[in-house]
Amino acid sequence: MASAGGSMKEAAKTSVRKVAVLGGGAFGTAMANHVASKGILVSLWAREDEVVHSVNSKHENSTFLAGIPLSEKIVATSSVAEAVSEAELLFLIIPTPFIAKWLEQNQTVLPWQVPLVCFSKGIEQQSLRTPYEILVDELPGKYHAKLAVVSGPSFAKEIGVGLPTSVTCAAQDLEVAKQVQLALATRNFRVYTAADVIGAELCGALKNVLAIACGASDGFGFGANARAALITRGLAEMTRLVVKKGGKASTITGLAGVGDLVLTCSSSLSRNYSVGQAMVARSLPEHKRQVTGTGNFNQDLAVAEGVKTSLAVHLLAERLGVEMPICESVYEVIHKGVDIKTALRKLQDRPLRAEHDEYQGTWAVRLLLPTSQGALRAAAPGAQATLSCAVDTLFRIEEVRKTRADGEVEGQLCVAWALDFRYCIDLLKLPSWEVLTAADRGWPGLDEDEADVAAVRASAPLRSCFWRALPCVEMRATARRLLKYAPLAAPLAVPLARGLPDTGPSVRPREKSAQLRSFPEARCSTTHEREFAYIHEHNFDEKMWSIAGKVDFLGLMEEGCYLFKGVARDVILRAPQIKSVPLAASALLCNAFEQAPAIAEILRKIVELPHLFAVVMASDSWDALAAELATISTSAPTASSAGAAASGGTGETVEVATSPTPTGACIEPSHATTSAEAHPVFADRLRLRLRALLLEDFPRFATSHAAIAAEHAAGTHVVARATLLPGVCRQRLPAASSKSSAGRWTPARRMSRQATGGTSMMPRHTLHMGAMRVTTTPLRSLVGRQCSPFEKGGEGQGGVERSPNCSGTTQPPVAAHSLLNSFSDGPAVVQEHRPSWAGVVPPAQAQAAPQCTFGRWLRALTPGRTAQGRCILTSMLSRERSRSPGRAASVWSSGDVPPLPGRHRWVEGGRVAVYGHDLQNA
Ligand SMILES: NC(=O)C1=CN([C@@H]2O[C@H](COP(=O)(O)OP(=O)(O)OC[C@H]3O[C@@H](n4cnc5c(N)ncnc54)[C@H](O)[C@@H]3O)[C@@H](O)[C@H]2O)C=CC1
Ligand SMILES: O=C(CO)COP(=O)(O)O
Repeated sequence: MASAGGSMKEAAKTSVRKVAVLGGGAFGTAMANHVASKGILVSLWAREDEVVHSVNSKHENSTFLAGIPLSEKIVATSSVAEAVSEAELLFLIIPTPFIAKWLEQNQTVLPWQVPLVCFSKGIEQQSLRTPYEILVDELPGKYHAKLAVVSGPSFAKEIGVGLPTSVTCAAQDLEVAKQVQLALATRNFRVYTAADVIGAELCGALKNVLAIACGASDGFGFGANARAALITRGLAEMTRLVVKKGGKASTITGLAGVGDLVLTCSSSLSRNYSVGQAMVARSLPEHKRQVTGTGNFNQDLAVAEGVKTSLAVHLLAERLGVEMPICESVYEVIHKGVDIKTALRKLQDRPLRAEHDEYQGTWAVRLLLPTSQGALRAAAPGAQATLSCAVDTLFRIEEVRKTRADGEVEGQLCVAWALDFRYCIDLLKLPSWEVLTAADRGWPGLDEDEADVAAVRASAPLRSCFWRALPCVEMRATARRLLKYAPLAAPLAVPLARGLPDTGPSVRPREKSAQLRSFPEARCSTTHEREFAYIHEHNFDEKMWSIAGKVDFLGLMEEGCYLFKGVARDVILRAPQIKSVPLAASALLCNAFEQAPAIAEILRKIVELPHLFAVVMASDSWDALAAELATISTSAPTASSAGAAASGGTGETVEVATSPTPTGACIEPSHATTSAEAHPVFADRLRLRLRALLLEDFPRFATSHAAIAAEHAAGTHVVARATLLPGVCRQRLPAASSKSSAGRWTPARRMSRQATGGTSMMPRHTLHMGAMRVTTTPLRSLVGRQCSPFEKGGEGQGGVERSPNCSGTTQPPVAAHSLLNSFSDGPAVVQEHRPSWAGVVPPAQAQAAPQCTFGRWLRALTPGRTAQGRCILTSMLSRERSRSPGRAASVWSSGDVPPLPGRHRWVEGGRVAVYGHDLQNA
């Protein structure tokens, strides 16, 4: 038995008697041998009969791990059912591209009560899923609690002969990770536990791509300096993607990150590194021949996961707007047939930059400009396009200047990306701003007379578009989507998306306005606090809104904190011209992050602006927002008068007044429109998915919004399909009580009503708001129906109709409130917590949060089909609380980690995890 024997002390800690290793390749065999070295019985499933035969007869896997003697405790089999029978741990070790198919074929025999640990390192080409994501997507919810991954520097050959190795086991449930740790650990095989599953997996996948680059560099004899640089800058790429996908930066410095990267990038034991070397050895024509057509690399090398993963990383980076030049080079060489030396040289020739992404805007600008410039040009040949961007917390004006000087930006159109108006103003302050503003017919009125403005408006479909909300790294992806799905809210992109050349009146230079000239230089800041301190210091609002008032379109995609901090809010509340905002180009997406009063205030204003549509995705403050809205709807005359006007001022008015206004409604982005899996209370998930919506469901959202816009364009009547989020649904009150706040629903009352069936919830309802008619549908009426309320319906526009695949049954809601009560009395403050938004909720706020948001989770997890999820959540939370009483626990759905392809399905059992993060450290 060649594998290192662990100390008896370690081995005694595990009670595991049998492990099933599913995959008889090199690594599966090595791990089988290692586990067997602990005296554990191993059943090794291998696909190839010759492997089964070789292992059982010769105790050697002469196909994949030749020359290494195997333990007699390993029994190979070609039957998965046999392998997993009585196994207490399942190790899945097959290359990533085959996992989904394998699961499809073998799921029925896989036990769900035991941990399933995946050792594969890659990203699926089509779906861009990591192995864990594949498992979550492909396996029913009952399996999810016991999933884990193992990653880290671990060459099969070295493990096979018992050389010292350390790896990380990451699992959402620490207990599972610990179980795996004990089963694997020996003196020569250290296993650490971790919670960052996605981070560990992405590191494992990315290092393979980077290893190809290093192999190539070494193949060329570029030397140790170059390899060290590739590793280090590769690490930076890894970090960006991992963080972007919701992983932790700390994972990068761990075994799964730097550990495996260094190993794989510097040893010819690595298949991926060897692929890089081999590519150099081949002549260019030969290499090109191999990648021609399908883009498939030599099949012999297919198990070098980096080959296929490089394509997935290319797509993922593009989708997420993450800069990954080294991985991109590998992709170009392998899948595009680019000359390898040229690709490596190109890396060297990239513009100089700061080493760290301290100033995100710097590289985001640089990144965005050439890429999107190309996209713009491709979309609209003949149109000169200027894409200017002001990104995230920093706007590095010099970058734009530099790029412009480089001749990369020229022409007539300007898309201003802005965190807020400060940045737009900065754009205008460019020395050559005439080019920008002349092109920017969407900002009429800055220096023009009204006739000019009217002419521009009449002739051009373009409008200014202030987009904000996405961190800079997402900008590129957003740019693509805006171009593609322009009808939603990127009017500037519309003609481009349609492939039309620039239209509208000819441009003419304009003077800078004195107002703009006098605006102080922007300062660099790295935190929101500083940024907003700056804004306030300069009384920015005053200057800003006077400009904002001139715009036609105000498209604000906010991430809550910004909204709260006032910029967008003030624009909406104070800019009188916004009243004329055309619906087609109006959308307010805001995530009311604990800012119920601010959001409610905005909504109150929007009530007066019938054309401004709001998509509100409140999160933690939803109940509070509902209460605020109740105040508004009972006191604001606008909603009721609009209703009165439409209904003749009779009883109907009452309903209008007591219901949320259209602005309180949520335009369903229909991400579940066609899915029979749509959960009745999907809106809860929706709220948690702002980012997902923006990044992934944009097409569908754009579609529904575009439909609204089209109807608007066709006539004056606008029909919106809207629904009320549960938190906003309120009782249908009699006229008298609706006028007073006494009739307002408290969260507790609402909860108990839901628990008893909620029959008194507001019915489907049509509101007339000026030219807009909004049909609202309370979600409660949909509970138990496994369809989206936006399934295509025959009940008139905006109506709700069962889809053929709806059961149509209405289950009584379970008593969610009793579960809620069991958690709302303790010291723990339960917060929905998005890993990617860590820090948005200051600890103080989190600790002081008056209401427990867990109730919504329970609602999201009920009824019926998600009972499993509720149990998981319940037990996890209990454990967390007993483990660290008094600390805040954060609760989040792994489905919220952006972006998990295919996760729109409400997976049975819910992908719910409770982490013991102290929000102080979040
Ligand atoms: N070899 C190593 O040192 C390490 C490998 N890994 C990862 O483990 C995974 C498996 O790699 P190895 O064991 O090295 O593979 P391998 O290259 O030694 O063998 C290929 C494996 O793929 C299987 N396979 C081929 N076509 C298949 C199909 N259509 N369906 C199902 N299985 C199929 C073969 O049966 C064989 O088990 C990969 O994701 C790899 O990145 C992780 C750490 C170390
Ligand atoms: O993942 C590995 C080591 O940790 C194996 O790398 P290769 O697949 O490149 O051989």
